[in-house]
Amino acid sequence: MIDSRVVKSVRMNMTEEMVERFVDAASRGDVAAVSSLISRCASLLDRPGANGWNALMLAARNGHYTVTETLLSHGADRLVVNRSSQTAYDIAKFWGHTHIGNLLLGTDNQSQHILATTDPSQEIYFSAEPLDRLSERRSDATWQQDKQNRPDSVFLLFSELSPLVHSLEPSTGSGAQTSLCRFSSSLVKELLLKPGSVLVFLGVERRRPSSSPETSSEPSAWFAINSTEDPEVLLKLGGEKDLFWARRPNRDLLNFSQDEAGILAQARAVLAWHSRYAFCPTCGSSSRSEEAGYKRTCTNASCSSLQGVHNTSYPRVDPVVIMLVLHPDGEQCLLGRKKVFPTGMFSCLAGFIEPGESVESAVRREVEEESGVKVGSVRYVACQPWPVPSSLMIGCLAVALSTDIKVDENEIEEARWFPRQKVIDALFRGGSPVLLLSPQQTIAHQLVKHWIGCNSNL
Ligand SMILES: NC(=O)C1=CN([C@@H]2O[C@H](COP(=O)(O)OP(=O)(O)OC[C@H]3O[C@@H](n4cnc5c(N)ncnc54)[C@H](OP(=O)(O)O)[C@@H]3O)[C@@H](O)[C@H]2O)C=CC1
Ligand SMILES: [Mg+2]
Ligand SMILES: [Mg+2]
Ligand SMILES: [Mg+2]
Ligand SMILES: [Zn+2]
Repeated sequence: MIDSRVVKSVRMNMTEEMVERFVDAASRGDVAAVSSLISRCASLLDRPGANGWNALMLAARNGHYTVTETLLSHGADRLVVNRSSQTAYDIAKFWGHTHIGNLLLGTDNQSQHILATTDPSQEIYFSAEPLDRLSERRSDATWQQDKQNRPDSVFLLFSELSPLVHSLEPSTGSGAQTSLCRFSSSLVKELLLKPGSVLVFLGVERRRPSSSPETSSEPSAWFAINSTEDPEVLLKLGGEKDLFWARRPNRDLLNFSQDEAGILAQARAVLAWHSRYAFCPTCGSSSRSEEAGYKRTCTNASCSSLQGVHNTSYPRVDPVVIMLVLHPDGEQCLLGRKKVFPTGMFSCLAGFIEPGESVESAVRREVEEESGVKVGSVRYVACQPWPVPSSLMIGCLAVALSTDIKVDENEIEEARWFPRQKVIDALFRGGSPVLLLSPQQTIAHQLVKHWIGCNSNL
């Protein structure tokens, strides 16, 4: 009688041998052998050989275009990584096979954006600047008044810092689900006279390069108004039925086009500052809005804030560091979750910069406070204005010097090292119960994506 374990082991050796023949054929560029082996055993496609490299990686390494094409046409998985956490794309790029790299990116799928991103600042939500702020016009009262009266000026309406918006049809194609309601000066004229209304000048539309001199009149000015009037009454100003107040800051503010998100970030942060600084922080007297909403001046003539430089008079921005910490092996990253996060969600660690602290020191301090991990080098990647209430998120990659994790339970529920493959899966194949990343509008998401897009060291 033949021992069943022997049969199993013979079968295993045969399969392993076939895998080795298959990856070897891909490595040599032998399209005929690759095709014939796939037709005999389709499960060979993504199987790694003994050194952890699969056929796609080897074809990419050696610049075999037709083999790469054949493997992809059979559905080879381009997002698998080898033991050094490299995808076939990373390998093609490293060895200078650009044509194969482009083939691996494809033309119509998300992997193009995920794998190839090198400049995250291009797509940071809340950072578009479609308006020219024209700060030199803020103290020109005549110019401001003229713009406020013009029929083409645009007014955005906020009630307790929530913007009035309307839903967009999915067919607009921009990916945006909501849009800011735009009012003309005649509709808001009376509202502007109410004592609780705060007006901020946002800027003028930047001229589109295509606009010809004949058609381009003066660019339209944009303003934002925060009102304390009954929100139901204000809704009627819009006239349309499907208007609503975008009240949940962390959710409703993420559904705009890039341009509107940029305008919103400016408007909401300045209006939030007015609502919190009605009184002078130096002497407690009331303060009044000046410079088209960009300054608050104390009404007490003897207040020391009226002399010298005072940052209490200008809109506040709080710098926050946000960092993706990389394991010393370069193949894992540190992500943490707060108790309030949905199940499975992990994100980058973040923290407010303290006075007298550099970005690098704040990164090292916050990471150690929140996770117990010590950090060495820190590199700035991109930043994001975050208008809730008005932070500037300074995004960095940082390299860990130690790996043991001990979380500060007041701030973080759990922190973990995640391997590159898990992160690629979460980005590209959608969230799983194991790892769900924060939405793509957050810089946390963009930092993770940037790390995945960086070439690994071979
Ligand atoms: N866009 C993105 O991808 C992300 C954005 N963020 C934003 O970054 C900000 C900071 O992140 P977080 O991890 O909470 O920061 P921290 O780790 O610094 O912890 C926040 C705590 O620090 C205290 N604190 C210190 N300075 C300030 C300040 N200037 N303003 C408010 N609180 C301060 C507060 O404590 P106490 O409440 O006890 O007073 C607060 O609860 C948050 O506003 C968050 O919304 C965070 C992660 C991702
Ligand atoms: Mg902290
Ligand atoms: Mg924190
Ligand atoms: Mg802190
Ligand atoms: Zn004062």
